[in-house]
Amino acid sequence: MATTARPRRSVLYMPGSNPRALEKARTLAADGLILDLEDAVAPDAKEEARRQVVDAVQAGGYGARELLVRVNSLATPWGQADVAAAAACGADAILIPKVESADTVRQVEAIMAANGAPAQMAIWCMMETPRGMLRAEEIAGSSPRMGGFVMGTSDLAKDLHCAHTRDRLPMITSLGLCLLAARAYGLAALDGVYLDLNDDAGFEYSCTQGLELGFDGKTLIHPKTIDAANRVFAPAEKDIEWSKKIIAAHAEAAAAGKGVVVVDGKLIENLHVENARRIVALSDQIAAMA
Ligand SMILES: CC(C)(COP(=O)(O)OP(=O)(O)OC[C@H]1O[C@@H](n2cnc3c(N)ncnc32)[C@H](O)[C@@H]1OP(=O)(O)O)[C@@H](O)C(=O)NCCC(=O)NCCSC(=O)C[C@H](O)C(=O)O
Ligand SMILES: [Mg+2]
Repeated sequence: MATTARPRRSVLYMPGSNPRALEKARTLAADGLILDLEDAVAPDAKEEARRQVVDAVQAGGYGARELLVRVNSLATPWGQADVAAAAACGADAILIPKVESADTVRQVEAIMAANGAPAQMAIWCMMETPRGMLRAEEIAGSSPRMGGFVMGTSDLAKDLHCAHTRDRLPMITSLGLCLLAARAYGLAALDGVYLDLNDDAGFEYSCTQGLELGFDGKTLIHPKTIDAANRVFAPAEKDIEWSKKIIAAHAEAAAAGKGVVVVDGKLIENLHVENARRIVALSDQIAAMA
């Protein structure tokens, strides 16, 4: 599945067992929502959460927000029924946790097909274990339904026995492997959550680092972080202006039979124009969501 280009600056998790959060999400400025049946939901609440999530998605009211249902692993007592219920509920994607192989994706794909999932429903994978990192390419190319990766940096840090540091050096190899695989297969890539809700500066720094690494956006755990993520991951005004300028200059040069042009002293080739078009398209899509 070619990943639809759409804004994914801010993607907010909420426990499927929390009806207030499911309701409030209809009014929040997040580009996407992860309706969670996995780690944010206690074992006793799993069945009720599944019903609530399906009812909430079917009831609608989420507008242009991309809806991902995070199911439990197929190895748990709830995974199979979660996928079956989510398949035809109207969400944009099923998000599988702790994916470590292409086989897991194909098993979920088969359950989705057996339960009437529409052709456009995507599969997204949580990338959050050492085996998952080592098989990132296999997972990225596992199914035509593959739409994106979400970094699970909390589980990853636990499994790596590494620290959560400001510059995330201990997990930079993992982030890079997943970004490489995602981009090689045309998938979206979302950065992991920032856990300290009282550290606004640290949150903003981690968004900026995620943007610079190449992520499309950040996964979030609280609505108060949405605005900062939206701001950091949106193209800056000066980049939009520059993009439009070089697109126009390159088109003029092409009309005159030239493949390259110099704008403000900088050599502009087709590859710069492709990136400029992506930036302008993203900013137009963000404007259309407002
Ligand atoms: C962290 C929270 C438990 C805090 O909740 P709460 O105490 O209710 O916060 P507030 O009182 O500040 O809430 C203010 C209002 O905002 C609403 N709210 C809060 N959080 C959310 C949310 N996530 N989505 C939607 N709405 C939310 C409250 O209802 C209040 O609304 P109002 O009634 O109008 O005042 C809570 O934020 C929370 O549960 N967050 C999500 C936690 C979660 O989903 N965790 C799992 C995902 S992270 C993960 O698994 C990472 C990955 O797998 C890995 O390994 O890294
Ligand atoms: Mg996790």
